[in-house]
Order: sequence, then C-alpha cells, then structure tokens
Amino acid sequence: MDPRAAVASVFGDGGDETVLEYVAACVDDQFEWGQDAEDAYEAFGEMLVDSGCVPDDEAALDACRRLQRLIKGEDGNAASSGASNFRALEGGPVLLDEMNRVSVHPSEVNKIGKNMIQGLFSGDGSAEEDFSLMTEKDAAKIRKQKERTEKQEMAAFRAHQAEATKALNGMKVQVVRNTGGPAVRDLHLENFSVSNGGAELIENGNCTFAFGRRYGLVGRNGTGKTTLLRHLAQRAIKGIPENCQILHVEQEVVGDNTTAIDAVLECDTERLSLLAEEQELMEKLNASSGTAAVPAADQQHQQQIGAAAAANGTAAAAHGGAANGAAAGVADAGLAQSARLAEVGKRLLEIDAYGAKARAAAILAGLSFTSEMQEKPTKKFSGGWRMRVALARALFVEPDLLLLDEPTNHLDLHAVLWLQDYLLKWPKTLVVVSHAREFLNTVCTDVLHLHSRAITTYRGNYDTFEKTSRERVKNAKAAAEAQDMKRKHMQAFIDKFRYNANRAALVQSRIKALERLADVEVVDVDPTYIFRFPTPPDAASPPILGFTDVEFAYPGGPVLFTDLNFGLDLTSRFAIVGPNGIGKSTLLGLISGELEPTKGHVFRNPKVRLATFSQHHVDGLDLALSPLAYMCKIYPQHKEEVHRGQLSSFGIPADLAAQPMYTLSGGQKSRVAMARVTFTKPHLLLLDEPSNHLDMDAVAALVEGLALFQGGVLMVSHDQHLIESTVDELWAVENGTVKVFHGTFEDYKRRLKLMSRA
Ligand SMILES: Nc1ncnc2c1ncn2[C@@H]1O[C@H](COP(=O)(O)OP(=O)(O)OP(=O)(O)O)[C@@H](O)[C@H]1O
Ligand SMILES: Nc1ncnc2c1ncn2[C@@H]1O[C@H](COP(=O)(O)OP(=O)(O)OP(=O)(O)O)[C@@H](O)[C@H]1O
Repeated sequence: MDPRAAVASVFGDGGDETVLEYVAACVDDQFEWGQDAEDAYEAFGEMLVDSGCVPDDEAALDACRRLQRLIKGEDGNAASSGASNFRALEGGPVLLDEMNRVSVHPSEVNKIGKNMIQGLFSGDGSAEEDFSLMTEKDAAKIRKQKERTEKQEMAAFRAHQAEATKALNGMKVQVVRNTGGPAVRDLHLENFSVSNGGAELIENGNCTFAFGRRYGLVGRNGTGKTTLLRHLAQRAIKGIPENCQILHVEQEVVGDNTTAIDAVLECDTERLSLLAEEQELMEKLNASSGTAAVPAADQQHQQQIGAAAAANGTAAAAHGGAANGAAAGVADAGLAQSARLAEVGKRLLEIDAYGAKARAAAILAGLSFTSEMQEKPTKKFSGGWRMRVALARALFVEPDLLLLDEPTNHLDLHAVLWLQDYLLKWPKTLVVVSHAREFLNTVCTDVLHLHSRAITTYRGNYDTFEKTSRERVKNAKAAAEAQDMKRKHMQAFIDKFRYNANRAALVQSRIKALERLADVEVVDVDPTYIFRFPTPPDAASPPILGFTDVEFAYPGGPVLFTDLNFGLDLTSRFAIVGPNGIGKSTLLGLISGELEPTKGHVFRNPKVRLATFSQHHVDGLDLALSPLAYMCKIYPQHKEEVHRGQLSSFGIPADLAAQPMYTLSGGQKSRVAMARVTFTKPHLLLLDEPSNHLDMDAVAALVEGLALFQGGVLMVSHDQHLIESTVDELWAVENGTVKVFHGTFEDYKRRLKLMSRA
C-alpha cells in the first residue's frame, strides 16, 4: 500500500498533519525505518504520543504494527515493491574530507548519522558540489533525508509549543479569597531539583520565601530562572501548600473584544457572578413591585439595593397579608429574593466590589493606559501592551506569591517608576526576575542568586548582594590559598623528615592532620563574557545620513513627526528617549529605511551599511532551528566555522549553537539575534532596547563591545547604566519632534517624575 494511504488508514484525519507527513515519509524511507514495527515505534512512537495522534505508548506501538501490516502485508513481506520496503542499506566506502563533507558515499549516510547529513547541507553552499559525486537517486535520497529532519525538528517544536500552551492554560488568573483556612505565610522549599530538556539547572536547591518579602531572582542568562518560576507556578516543587495562590505573569492576554479594563476586572469571578446575581434579583423584585429597574452604578448602587430591597419587603409584606394562597407564594418568593439580595449586597461590600473598577483603572493608568485605551478591545493592542494588561491583571489579583519575569522589559520609564512604587507597597510575597539594577535596588528586600546549579539567598538589595557575593568569592579564594599553603607546608615537612626516626611521631601526626584538613568552599567564578561587534572593513565618507523636513504618519494614523531635520555621521552615539508610543522605534525605522517619510527627504549614503536590532528580530527567529543552522540558512554563502565564530562573539558557545532555539533562554535568543544582525559588519548600529533579557555581565560586555565598535550607535533604551556608559547625547522625542536633551539620564528621569506629578 502507498505509505500516505496507509498512514491515513491508520490515523484517519485526526492527527497532527506535520507529524503524519513525517511518519509517511519514514514509512517510505529506506534509511530510517529498520526491519519491523518495533523499529518504527522507536523512530517515531514518542512523537505520535506527544503530538496527540495516539493516546499512549501502547496505542503508538499498535499503530506501528498496523502500518507494518498494511505496507508489508500480514506475513511481513513487502506488499508493494520499491521504496516501501524496510530494508537497511548496503554499505559503501565512506570518504570524508577534513570537514566530513565532500566524499561521503551516499549509501553510507545512514551509518554516518543525521548530524553529519545536516553538515553536508549547511554552511558554505558547497553542498551542491557534493552531489556531483553522487548518483541522482542518492542525492534525492539525501535531500529527502534533510526534509525529513526538518519536519522532525518542526514536529518537536510544535510538540514543545503545545505542551507549553497546555501548561500556561492550566494557570488560572483569578482572584482567590481565603475561605477561612489558615493563611499562607512562609514557604520553605527543601532539597528540590529543577531540570529542563535534560539540562540539570538546580540540584538540591533550598530556599525560603518569607511572607511579605520581595525577592530578586538573579543569575546569568540560561541558568534557569524562568524555568524555576515555571516550576513554582506549576507546583512542580514539593513543599508548596495547596491553598497558596501562585501567579506567574508569562503570557500576554488574549486579543479579543474584551476591553482592557474588563480583561482585568473579569479575573474577579466572584465579583462578576455576584453582580450578575444582584442584577437578576433586582429585576425580579422590581418587576413584582412594579417599580422601574434600578441601573447598576457602583457606589450609589448600594443605597439603591437597600431601597429596592426595602420596597420589595413592604410589597411582599402587603402581599403576604392577602388571604389568597398564590399571592402568599409570590410574597414568600419576594421575601427570599430580598433576603438574598441583602446577602449579595453585603458580600459585594466585603469584597470591595464597587471599588474594584477604580482600582483596576488606577493600575492600568500606572502602566500608561489612558482612559480611552482602557476602554479599547484587547485585540487592538500590540503584544507589548497586551503583556501590560497581563501584568495589570496579576497586580489586581494579588496572589499569595507573585512571580514576575523581567517586567520592566515591556515598560517605558514612566511605567517602570510607577511599578517600582507599587511593588514597594506589595502586601504579600514577590519573586521577580530582573536584570535591571535600579529596579532591583529599589524593589527587593532580598536577592536569590542562581549560580552553579544552586540558590544562595542574600539579605538586602542588589548592590548589597553584589558587594557581599564579591566578598564571599574573595574570602573563599583567600581561604583556598591559605589552605593550599598549609597543605604544601605540611607536605614539605613530611617529605623532609619522612626517614628521620627522631621525628617519626611528628611526621605521623602531620600526615593525620593533612588527611583531616577540610576542603574549603570553592566558589565557581563565571567566565568573562566578550561581545565583539565586527569592525566594518570599508570606510564610508560623509555625508552619511540626513533628514530634511521629514514628516511621518502611519497610513490612517495621526502625524507622529513633523519637521525632522538632523544629520548623522559614523561617530554619532546617542540614545533616543521618550514615553511609550511616542515614536522612538518609528524614528529608528525612518533612519534605517524600513519606513519611508510621508513628506520630506531622507538621504542615506549608499555605501553605508546599517544594522537594526530589536525585539522584533528576537521574535522573528526560526525557533525550530539551532542558532548555527539558522545562521547558515540566512547567510548560506559563508562557512559554518564563520558562523560559529560570529555566534561565539556574542556568547553562544558551540553546544548552545547546536541546540534548537526554542530551548534557549530569553537572553540566549537575544544574542543570536544580535549575532545575526551584525554579521554584515555594519557602519551604523540601530539598537532598540538591546539590553532587554541580557544579564548584567552581558550588558557589561555589550557596553565594552560598543565602546570598541568602530562605527555609529543609535539606541532606544531605558537602561540607565547602558545609556550612561555608551552614548554622548540624549535625544528626547516630544511633541512630534526630536530635540537634544541637555542633561544626564538622571536629569531626564527627574524631569519625567516632575511631569507625572504635575
Ligand atoms: N532540550 C534542552 N537541552 C539542553 N538544554 C536545554 C534544553 N531545554 C532548555 N535547556 C536549557 O535550559 C536553560 C533554561 O533557561 P531559562 O530560560 O530558565 O534561563 P533564565 O535563567 O531564565 O535565562 P534568561 O536570563 O536568559 O532569561 C537554558 O540554558 C537552556 O539552554
Ligand atoms: N505599523 C504600524 N501601523 C500603525 N501604527 C503604528 C505602527 N507601528 C506603531 N504604530 C503606532 O505609532 C505610534 C508610535 O509607535 P512606536 O512603536 O514608534 O513608539 P515607541 O515610542 O517606540 O513605543 P515603545 O516605547 O512602546 O516601543 C504608536 O501609537 C503605535 O501604536
């Protein structure tokens, strides 16, 4: 039977299309599938289960057996001729060049393995030459193998995404009120381990989250901070009480017709259902008393409820006085409804239902949502703004343990300052992952340092942590050196007097002492990062770039800029600052040529190469590929070694370069994007929030890399340290234009604070 028909017959239409395509290709393949159904199960059974094509392993094995029967026939012999056989290939000579590329005999590809086959196709574009050594049929087989590998990678990526979505959907963002049980105070987590995709991230971890304290979780990119937050939120760590509500803000809210304010308010399901019940009761009572329905309106509402209930009580009493049985029934129902209405009203007051809207609006306003924006449907917002709605919901819900992962990445300076103040008054426990020193210093009472697969807790803010941990490393180093000296000294004594009978007793006691000498604490010191921005090999002479009377508006949108007149050269170093949505990224787009002015003219020297880095580039990575495969795909004319070198210039070592990108951490992905955009050796770097996701050592490396870079740098950032250490000038975007801000970033922050108070 034809493999696709066989797959369709076994799985019907229900399964994941990509996975089933892959299965059909495997069935059709002479390389991968061995001799029987068990081999097939080995090859793709797990994938069938993960993708939901079959419910469990047993069903997967059964499906493989059915496939085998359909293709090979009941007796196990091939039911059809040719490609559908399960044959292992005969061997031929394997002639590898120094890069395992050129003379691989295709009939041996199965022995060489998948990675090498990928090597054949990746890199320097010479793969096609290799085909000259092969027959057309063998080349086609290798191509097919490559396609299959890609499909397999895509299927693994999809399965990963499905799992992640399932986990996220399982986390309810909902106000939970204590129903009388003991309140959750401190959390003590002991001897726990955390791993991700086989990578052991924490071993025998211990930490305590004391109620009311605010913990900054810090550590280098990829050490496992996000993974730890996910484990906490999914209660995958022992020791978390059942009644402890944990909320991890990880995903933006869904974009639909719900307004921003309702998206926040709807988390309080008790409030919503009480309000709905109240409305229903009032309508019933009003109908039976003959009065008009009372409109539901926050504060006055309560008095109206009271009035309606009283009116109905009187009406019910009057009705109750009537001798007629039916009327008495109606009166009883009215009384019950009135009583329930009073109960509902009381509970609504208890949970501050009428203040909820004002509270939600204040949170949204703090996160820079204007009143009009609060009433806009969430589908009209960009991802960044929907992320803010998610943050607003979490602050509104106020869980026992709030987990925030780099919250400042989504916010402008104004909103960061507001969030800092808000969190300072946070009444419960907070764990926040951040690489922003100022934010951590302001918000945190304690720092958790994830390092060498262990967590160490430090009392105090980030600066205190840094000082203490530096001292700890220094002391540990001094202790280790002293111990080493002592050891050497003892050993020298032993060696010297080993054969001296007069000193035998002393030597013996030294030997014992040496054995007893305890090991001192060894503190691993992180290797130093280096970010190397390639130097452009060619120079471009002025003029470099100039704006003349530029005006810009997005189609159908308001005019964002008018009369932009400025020039740039290759020594320009400035940061564009301004509130969210004012047009900073748009300005970078106009400079890079990604956007065209609606009026005026932008001159760009055609010899100048520009590179733009933005979150958009990080989001645009092909996550199913490894960084190396991705670079080879984008720049196929260069050799793999060149790409490896470029990736390592941004702190992506060989092992990470080979991992699929969906397994990389946020900071690791940022570096891949940076390696990609700077590969062309640009003269001008346009960087939109380049330090987002990077750990502090990486930001320091970025600062150093930019200092050594032989070209112009224009950045949009709210990272004070980065700005102060890399640029000469601040350009403030205000009132549809850009002006040099004469002052430091600190001055700019002060001005913003004054403006927000005014
Ligand atoms: N399948 C896998 N194989 C190997 N390593 C994996 C796999 N999946 C995830 N990892 C590793 O697990 C780690 C998870 O990182 P995580 O996102 O938790 O780090 P992080 O500390 O939050 O980083 P960042 O500061 O960049 O956000 C990464 O180092 C990643 O490379
Ligand atoms: N492609 C687009 N089409 C229409 N409007 C857009 C588009 N991109 C941005 N805008 C709007 O243009 C305005 C300026 O956006 P821009 O992203 O340049 O601001 P920003 O200052 O960089 O904001 P942020 O600090 O949030 O990144 C915003 O009101 C935004 O909604």
